[in-house]
Amino acid sequence: MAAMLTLEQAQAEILGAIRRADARETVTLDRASGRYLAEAARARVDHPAFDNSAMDGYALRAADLAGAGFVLPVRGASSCGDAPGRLDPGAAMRIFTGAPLPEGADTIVIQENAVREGDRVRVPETTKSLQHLRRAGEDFRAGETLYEPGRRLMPADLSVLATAGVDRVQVCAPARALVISTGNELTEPGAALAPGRIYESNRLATLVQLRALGVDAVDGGIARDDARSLRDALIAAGEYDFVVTSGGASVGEHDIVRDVIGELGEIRLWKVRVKPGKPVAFGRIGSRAHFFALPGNPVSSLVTFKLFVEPAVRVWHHGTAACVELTARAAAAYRRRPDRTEFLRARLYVENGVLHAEALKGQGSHMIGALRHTNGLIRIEAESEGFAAGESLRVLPLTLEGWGRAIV
Ligand SMILES: Nc1nc2c(c(=O)[nH]1)N[C@H]1C(S)=C(S)[C@@H](COP(=O)(O)OP(=O)(O)OC[C@H]3O[C@@H](n4cnc5c(N)ncnc54)[C@H](O)[C@@H]3O)O[C@H]1N2
Ligand code: MOO
Repeated sequence: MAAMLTLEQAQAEILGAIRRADARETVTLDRASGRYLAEAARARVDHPAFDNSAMDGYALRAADLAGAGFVLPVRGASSCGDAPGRLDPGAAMRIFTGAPLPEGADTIVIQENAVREGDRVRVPETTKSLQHLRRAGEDFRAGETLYEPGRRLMPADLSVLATAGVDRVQVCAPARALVISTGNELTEPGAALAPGRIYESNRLATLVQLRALGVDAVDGGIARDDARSLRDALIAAGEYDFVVTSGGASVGEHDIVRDVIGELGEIRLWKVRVKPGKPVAFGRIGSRAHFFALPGNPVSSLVTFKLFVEPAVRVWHHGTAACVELTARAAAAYRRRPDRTEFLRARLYVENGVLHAEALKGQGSHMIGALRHTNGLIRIEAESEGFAAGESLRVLPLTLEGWGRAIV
């Protein structure tokens, strides 16, 4: 049998095979959150659009002050939305935060530092030019590329785009995915549990993770451990962009997933030197659908989703694979025999400003309980015998929950 692929080899092979979304659609910004840009988004205007004041106070020309004894007549006002024109020579103009700077003015004195004396204003002798000014275009320029294709838009990005005068963007039409679980033992939560059966979790977890990535994911139900049942569940599979199954990926005679996919398409890769998740498989169904068989053990299914499916979904939407990795200090030692590249469920937390990682108890890939406390994964290299307390570790953050003390 061919040597098992390493994690890196498998990730490279999968990402190399992923097609890119071709269908696009134009959406207004209120519909663009979580969508992936299909083309670059450019600013339509400079930001700030014009020189303006950062504070409520007085606009003036600093060079006028010494000769006038730091007292100037107040002429006119500039409020937000005004077009104030020119500052009278030797005068100050009342001005408000965000209002246009009158031509000729080069500084602002905030009103707390100014003493109004009737129709004149006295300002500090320390007043200099260029105080409290927001300059046209200092944030970004009209025509500037704000976001590259593949960028997944988050709420703050929509604020940037709106400010830049952009009202709609071209985004990738979302990938469509079909999610199926296999196993004679699987029972929907809520139904009575017959002897030998278990409640099913992987399909739900896969569906919601895909949806969180912006995929239009469809529940394909539970297939039994026989080829006919799986073929039935996969009847329309070739029309999807992704098909993700769980279970039946290993070597037992109930593990029929690879045989059926071999008939409907192709298995390109099976088994990776990763723990949990060794029996993961990747291929295609028909000419369109990328296929992932995730292992049945719930933790293996979650970890292989993170390592293989999530990067593939991002790349499909023209994005980068972007599995973020951080460095953390080991809270305690962990010993093992060299084996596969391993991902331990871990609690990440910050103590004295340093990120720590604690490997949780119950690392068997059927032990889902430790996920309650898991907010990241510790990565151990294949040849490693584990780590000592205090050692520097590679960690994959999963969520920010539990990282530190809540401050509000
Ligand atoms: N002789 C060998 N046996 C196994 C090997 C091996 O190399 N040689 N690999 C082991 C590893 S590693 C894993 S991981 C599992 C995965 O196998 P399968 O993908 O074939 O998964 P199943 O056998 O169908 O199920 C495994 C386990 O997970 C439970 N399960 C399945 N689906 C679900 C679901 N949707 N929700 C919740 N739990 C599920 C199932 O009841 C089993 O307990 O194989 C090892 N065996
Ligand atoms: O690889 Mo399996 O996922 O160790 O349990």
